[in-house]
Amino acid sequence: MSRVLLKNGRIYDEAEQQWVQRDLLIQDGLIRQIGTKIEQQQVDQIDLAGKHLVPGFIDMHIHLREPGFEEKETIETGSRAAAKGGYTTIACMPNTRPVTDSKEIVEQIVHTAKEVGLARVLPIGAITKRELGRELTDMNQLKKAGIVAVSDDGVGVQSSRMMKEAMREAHRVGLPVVAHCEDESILVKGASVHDGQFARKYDLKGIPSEAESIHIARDILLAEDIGVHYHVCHISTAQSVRLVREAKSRGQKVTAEVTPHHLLLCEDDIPQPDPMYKMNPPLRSRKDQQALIEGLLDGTIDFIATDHAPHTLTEKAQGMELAPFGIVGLETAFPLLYTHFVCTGKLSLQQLIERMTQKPADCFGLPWGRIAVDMSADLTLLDLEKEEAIDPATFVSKGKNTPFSGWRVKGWPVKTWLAGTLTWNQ
Ligand SMILES: NC(=O)N[C@@H](CC(=O)O)C(=O)O
Ligand SMILES: [Zn+2]
Ligand SMILES: [Zn+2]
Repeated sequence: MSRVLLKNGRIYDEAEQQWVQRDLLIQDGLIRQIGTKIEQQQVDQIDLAGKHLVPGFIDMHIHLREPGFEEKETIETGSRAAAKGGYTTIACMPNTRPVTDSKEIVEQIVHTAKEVGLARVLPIGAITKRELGRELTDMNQLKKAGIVAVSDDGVGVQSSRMMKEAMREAHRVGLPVVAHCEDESILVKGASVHDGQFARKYDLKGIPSEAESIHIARDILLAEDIGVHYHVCHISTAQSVRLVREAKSRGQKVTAEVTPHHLLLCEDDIPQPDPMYKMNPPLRSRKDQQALIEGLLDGTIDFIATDHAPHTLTEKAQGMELAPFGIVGLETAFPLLYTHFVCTGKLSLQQLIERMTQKPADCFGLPWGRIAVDMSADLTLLDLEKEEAIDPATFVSKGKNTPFSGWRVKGWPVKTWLAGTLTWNQ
């Protein structure tokens, strides 16, 4: 019987709606007792005085790149990056090679992730075979193998008929449809940034807002009668927020996530054409950024997901048009958001934590994301006073592609427990 006693941590008390000092006893991977003073003989004790103990973070949108792109990331390096960033649960997208469209690949991911043991890895299966948009995957079989949702992330499902069939099938087998929303018929080849001020200034080809919002509007209409849980990936425009808000107000089961970078940055913040600022969807206008923040505050946007998208520096050095889209996020999400949203008074600490823990858990029906007796001891310890500059050289992820290099931020995770076992200890 393994037992650990965590002493004097600051824990959020739901009933009192405030942070209180508590002891917490972990036994066999579960939270067994929470109290003002727990006395136990012969247990390992850790003193957490002055630090905040929160539920392990949950990221429903990341890329682990294994199998197929191990030079960018592996299940092991991605899981370690998650643990370092305070995450205990991560859902990985299926744009691997081969694509996660068969039960063999799902089983392989689940198996490797368990062996690594640094994070709970929830695979997301493809909507269509090879993400080509032509033929549905066997969602029922993929679900049995362990997927928690379907998505063709990396590309949008172009055919409305295919999307409708996918929604029917996903609903039948009980899986959410997690949509990367991008209408290719409105895109120009070689577009790398938002179709706005920055694109015009540097004469770059732009990605219009409607590329995203047209798909969201279409999908909300398609999902209406089917009743499937429809989830919008990395929402980035004011139009998109408006569409999701309207659907929610009618009671439709539509949810949405936003990334830290879309909350923190807009096109005006890009100093010059630099692939470290190239991601899909792109950084939009200041007005879009404001709409995302409002959407996160009023609940239109349910939670925060990093869309951790590691690429090699060689790939990123190819220039604006050729470099791949995507930036890493797992190791910097919390301190960035804490510094720029909590320290500035836009969100309370608990509001931010909820959007990284219980909200994603509730959206996807996951039994984690809360500190309570009998729950799995998935925990993160935060040092809100610890201030450091972001340095990609210190990342444990293989991906060093971030636009936040050099940003001084505070509120770093210092310890992470997955089912009572330390997965990060600083
Ligand atoms: N977000 C990105 O810019 N890139 C993602 C794909 C995706 O999330 O659409 C990737 O796989 O690199
Ligand atoms: Zn995507
Ligand atoms: Zn993604």
